[in-house]
Parts: sequence; C-alpha cells; structure tokens
Amino acid sequence: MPLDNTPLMLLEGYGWLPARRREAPDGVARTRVLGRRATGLCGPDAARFLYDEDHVLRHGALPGLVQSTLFGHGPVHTLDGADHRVRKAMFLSLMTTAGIADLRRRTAAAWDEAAAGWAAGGEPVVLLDEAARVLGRAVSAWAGVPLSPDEADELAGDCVAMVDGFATPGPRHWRARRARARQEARMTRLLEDVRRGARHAPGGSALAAVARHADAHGERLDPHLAAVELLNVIRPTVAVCWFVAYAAHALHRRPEHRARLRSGDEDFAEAFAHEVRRFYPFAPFVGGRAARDLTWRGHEIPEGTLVLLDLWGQNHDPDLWPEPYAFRPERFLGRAIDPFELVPQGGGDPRTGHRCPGEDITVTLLRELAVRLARLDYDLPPQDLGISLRRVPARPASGVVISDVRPGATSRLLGVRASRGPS
Ligand code: HEM
Repeated sequence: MPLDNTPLMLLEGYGWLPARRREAPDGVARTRVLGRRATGLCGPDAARFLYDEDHVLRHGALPGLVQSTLFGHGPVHTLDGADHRVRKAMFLSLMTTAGIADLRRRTAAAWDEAAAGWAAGGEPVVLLDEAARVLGRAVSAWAGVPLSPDEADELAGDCVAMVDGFATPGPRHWRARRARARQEARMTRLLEDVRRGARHAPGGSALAAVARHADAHGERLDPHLAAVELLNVIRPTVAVCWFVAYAAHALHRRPEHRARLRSGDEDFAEAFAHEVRRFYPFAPFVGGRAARDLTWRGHEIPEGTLVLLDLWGQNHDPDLWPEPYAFRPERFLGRAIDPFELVPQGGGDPRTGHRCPGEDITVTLLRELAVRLARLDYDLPPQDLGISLRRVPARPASGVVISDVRPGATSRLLGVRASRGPS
C-alpha cells in the first residue's frame, strides 16, 4: 500500500496527479490521500466511468478542508441520487436564457462603470480584484441579494478568499474560513428575513429559489444550508474573475487575438473563452468514492476508494488537444465539444450528474468581459505575471496589474455599452 501522498499533493499542485499517472505503467494512478486509498484516472472514457452514479458517489468524499472554505457544509456537491437531482434542479432552474442574458447585461454595465473609473482614476489597478468587484456587484443584484456597493465589494473579496484558500492548510485557509463564516451569517439573516416576510425576494431570483426550495422529502432547507447554496451561486460567479485575469494574460502573450475579439466576432469570442478555460489552471481534479468494488480496464478499485478524474491532465492531453501547451482559440472554431472531453468544470450531463451547472454563465460572462477587455487600451507595468502550477488555485502572481487605462479605439467608435446587446 503506497504512503499517504497528501503532503506531496499539496506541494506539487496541478502536477501531482499527472505525475502519479506517469509513474504507473498504464496511466492509472494508485495512491493514498487524506488517509484513503485513491485511484487517479484521465480521459473521456474515465470521465464517463466516474460520472456514472452506479460507480462513484459523492457523499462522504469531500474533505472538510474544502467544505469549510470553498463550498460550505452539506452542499449539492455532496449529495447522491434523488437528493442530488432535486437540489441540482434548483440550481439549473436559474440558468434560463433570459436569466443569463440579464446577468450578462448587469455584468457589462458594472464593467463599463468600473472601467470608466480606472480611466478617470489614473492609478494602476489589479484586474483580478477589479473583475471580482464587477462580478460581485452584478451577481448579488441578479441573485436578489440587497447590498450597498461597499457590502457587495466585501462579498466579492470574501468570495475570492474562499476560492483562494480551499487547497492549502496555511493562512489562506484561515482567511477563507473567516470569509465564509462572515458571508454565511449575512445570507442566513437575509433568508430568515425573507421567510418571515420582512424582505422581498424577487421572483425568479436565486434568493427566492433557495428560500422556497423543498428537498426530496418535501422539506425546506434550514436557513443556514439555504445560505450555503445561495453562496454556491454567488461565489463561483465571482470566481470568473480568475478567468478574466487569465484572459488578460493570454492577450498579453498572444496580442494577435485582440483584434479579432475587438471586431465582435462572436464565434471567436466563444472559442477564446473555451481556450482560456482549457489552457489555464483552475480546478485540478474532481472525485468521489467507489460505490462498490469496481473494475476499470482490469484494475480493481475496492469499495470506498477515492476515484479521481485528472481535469488538468485531461485538458492538456495531446491525444485530445494537439499541442496542448499552445494557446490556440481556433481549435474550438467550427467544432462540437463532447460532454466528456473538455472538463474544466467537470463532465457529463449537469442535470443528472455533478457537472457544473454554471458553465453557460461562465462562458457567457467570460466572452463578454474578454471582448470588453480587448476593447480597452492599457499598459502592463513591470510585474510578476508568472503562474505557478504548485499553487492551487493558480493565478498570475500579480493578479495582472493594468495602468494608464483608456477606452480603446473600437469601444470609442461603438460605444462600449452598446457594443453587444443581450442575447
Ligand atoms: C469560475 C468558473 C467555474 C469553475 C472553474 C467551476 C468549476 C466547477 C467544477 C470543477 C465543479 C465540480 C464538478 C464535479 O464535481 O464533477 C463544479 C460544480 C459546481 N459548480 Fe461550478 N465552476 C465555475 C462556475 C460556476 C458558476 C458560475 C456557478 C453557478 C452560478 C457554479 C456552480 C456550481 C455548483 C452548484 C456545482 C456543484 C454541482 C453538483 O455537485 O451537482 N459554478 N464547478
């Protein structure tokens, strides 16, 4: 039985699971993490295997470290069977075409207001943090959560902290716990107010959805759990700021993409968003526990083993993505994407499995903001843009500092606000 790999996993970050797979003759990693036996897989067939609930269950698989920071305790991520499908349907009910278009409009307006401030202020700004504030203001209003601009900014900062601290036992972890405790308390109070009629939850909002949601047994979520799930809409939407920072990194390294984004080529903008999600590191792997004794390509996986899918490895597998370490949005032009192939937000069908329900929101907002970013003129002062793959979640070290921000030629011509209407 191999020694527990947890310290190595924390040390090696995104490279840990690919390295364990490379060490194995057939690419199937056999290891131990968090005191448990673990098997690491990669590839579309492995994703199909893992996303089959007959094989892999989530209850009892998610470490406390991750629940106390990233997701909260008792979230949809940890449910199986009917409990999961009923809770998941609540998230998916928010993902309507009109709802996403509304969030996109709000995000674009918040970005334009912020960008005018960067231009007028004349000071350098950290794009990752600014994008978090833009997204925080937009998504809190969209979700029906009444906050002052300062409160929305505090929420955005706390959401960034929750994401930043989920995979480290150090100070970032404790910052994440404090951020979560603060926002769970705020959202719990809000939900209690809504339930006793002291606050109105706008129809169709995330606030109304979690306040009214009944679980598989017809019971409402207790206010604290409802707050956890409300944050599971808001926090990951704010986390799109990571992809905005990565988009700026990509435009810096590959400036030739700027003109095509500026031109309003919608297909290219979508391909660019997919390539940012594929190319740059975010979630390293997902996993659950073997529901029973399993066999994968001749490998025995005893019941209870953690089964991990190497998302980072799969998004850089040369058999799926020729020249995987080249940033090439064109690879996504004129091509359908198989549900088990591109997996930055998990794989399979979000209605029946654990695939991220927020993928349409992510791609829509990333497209919108990448185009707006490309239409700004700005400088990048000297800074550390390095992205360490040992740090989870990775990020450009500086957060991408931009200075001397001016509306770009195209945005002046089109008027940024009118550059793309809602779909
Ligand atoms: C920054 C962009 C995002 C990334 C990188 C991301 C990534 C992921 C990943 C890797 C999973 C786990 C899939 C699995 O366990 O198999 C997931 C699940 C989830 N995501 Fe996202 N996500 C993002 C944005 C969003 C957004 C915008 C929302 C909601 C508005 C959202 C809500 C959720 C929820 C509720 C789950 C749990 C699904 C379940 O267990 O059934 N995410 N996400």
